[in-house]
Formats: sequence, structure tokens, C-alpha cells
Amino acid sequence: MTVSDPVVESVIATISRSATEIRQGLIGRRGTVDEENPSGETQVEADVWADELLGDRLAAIDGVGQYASEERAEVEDCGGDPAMADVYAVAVDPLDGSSNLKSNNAMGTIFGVYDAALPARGETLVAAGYILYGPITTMVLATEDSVTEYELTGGERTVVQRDVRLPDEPVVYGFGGRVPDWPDDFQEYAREIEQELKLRYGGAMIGDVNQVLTYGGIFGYPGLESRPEGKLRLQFEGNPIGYIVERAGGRSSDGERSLLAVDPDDLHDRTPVHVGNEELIDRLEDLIA
Ligand SMILES: O=P(O)(O)OC[C@H]1O[C@](O)(COP(=O)(O)O)[C@@H](O)[C@@H]1O
Ligand SMILES: [Mg+2]
Ligand SMILES: [Mg+2]
Repeated sequence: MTVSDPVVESVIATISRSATEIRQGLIGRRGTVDEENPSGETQVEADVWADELLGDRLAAIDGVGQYASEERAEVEDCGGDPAMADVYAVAVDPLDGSSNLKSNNAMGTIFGVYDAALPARGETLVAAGYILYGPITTMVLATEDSVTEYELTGGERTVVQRDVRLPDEPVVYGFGGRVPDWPDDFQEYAREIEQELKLRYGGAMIGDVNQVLTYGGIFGYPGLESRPEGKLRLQFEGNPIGYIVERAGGRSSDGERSLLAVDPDDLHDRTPVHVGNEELIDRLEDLIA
């Protein structure tokens, strides 16, 4: 599938072509640097490197008016106002789950193409996707009308599944954060779910969400007692994943409403993130609202 808008297609082609290179470049970049990202988390060498690589390439695309990433404080102005026709803003989590580099477990790259200046509502996304660096490098791409899974080799992307849909019968769940730090209502919900589904939690949202897309179920990183806003970032993680799961027939929620309807205050806002089969998200909202 190619996307009809040439700018959006260029963004997707640039990220998918860069993925093999990013995967290769992880070697030798597993150590931490002496810096924190704007969310106050220790950066790994590969976080900084992947951000620079993607930032340089995406900013060079005509029609990309803004670039923003989890790893830099401010939105980069790339020449062009996303309020204008055919100008977009791209928000990226260059490496999702980069703490998994140390233990050599799955990781990802997440991106959202917004038709609005950042920070923006998820409803303004025109495309979103993620790369999963698993045993195979894959990309899941959602656009207005469909979700497609690709395998990436060299610079090529090969379709492996068109029209990806969440299976009707959910099988897996994964919830982030420490159990004693979960609010009572979320604990109650989790107790129910663990009677019904199998636990899959790998410490990289992309790996865990891909399990949900493949088998059906729910991924959640709830608001915590110690941090009611949760851990994950709305612009770089919550919105793109919410968009993908909703396009695949599922639901997303911050606990009360679709993630795509959340109004951002700040580029690095955090939000509780829940995505999965509709019925499971409905039940969650009933219990914790
Ligand atoms: O270590 P925890 O608390 O389980 O958190 C894991 C979550 O944090 C993240 O690693 C945050 O993403 P980054 O690695 O991009 O900061 C998610 O991928 C994952 O779901
Ligand atoms: Mg992340
Ligand atoms: Mg990251």
C-alpha cells in the first residue's frame, strides 16, 4: 500500500527505510549517556542517535513543517506551518523500550503524522505506525482507512497482512507499573482480567501492543498512586498507538475517553494508556471512571 498524500508517503518511506539502519546501529550504542530526556529519564546512546538520524531525515522532507521527539525538549521548526494545506508535523518515539537494550529484548520506533501544530489532539493524526525490532523487523502502519503489517528488509517493505484487525476473542494482557502502585479500582479490574487472559509483558509498549494486535486482548499503563498521569507520553506514544488500535477495530482510553480526544497542554504530557478489544476497554472505563 502506498499512501496517496506524497508528504505522508515520504515520511513513511523515510522511517521504514531507516529502520534496518537503526537496528544495525544499536550495536555499540547500548550504554547510557550523561543526560536525561525531557521526561527526566536516563537516555541510552541509541536513543540520542536514533533521534538525530530520524530528525535530520524527516526535517529534510518538503511538507514536514515540524519534528518533535521524546528525546528533545522543543518542537523543531522545519519550515512550514502545519496549519497550511499539505504541511504536517511528525512526532516520534525514536526508540520505545530502550531500557530493553541492556537485556537485549524487543524494542520499537513509534511515529505519528499530525495535520496540526504540536502538541495536538490525536484526532488530527492522518497516519501513525510503529517498527518492531523483534526476531524480524516489522512495521505496522495505520492510515485513515486501514492497518497494514509489513516486513522490512534492507530498504524494502513487503506486505505481510492487509487490513489488520484485532481478533474478536481476546487472549493476552499486559499492564505496566508496580501492583502496589495501582489504584484500587485498577487492581480490581486487573484481578478480573488475569482470570480470563494470559499475561504478556515485555517492558516495551510496542512489543506488548503488537501481542494485543496479533492475539487480541488489552495493554495498559495506568495512572499510578505515585504518578496519576501514568508514564507514557501522549504525543509520542498514546496518540499513535490509540490511532492504530482504533483503526484496527479496537478502542483506546485514558480511563475516561478515547486517547485521541485528549487535549494536550504540553508536548511532553503523560497520560494513562489503555488499548485493546472494545469490550475490555468498555469494562475498564465502567470500573475506573
Ligand atoms: O519499566 P516499566 O515501568 O514496565 O515501563 C515500561 C514502559 O516504558 C516504556 O519503555 C517507555 O518508553 P521509552 O523507552 O520510549 O521511554 C514503554 O515502552 C513501556 O511500556
Ligand atoms: Mg516509549
Ligand atoms: Mg523512547
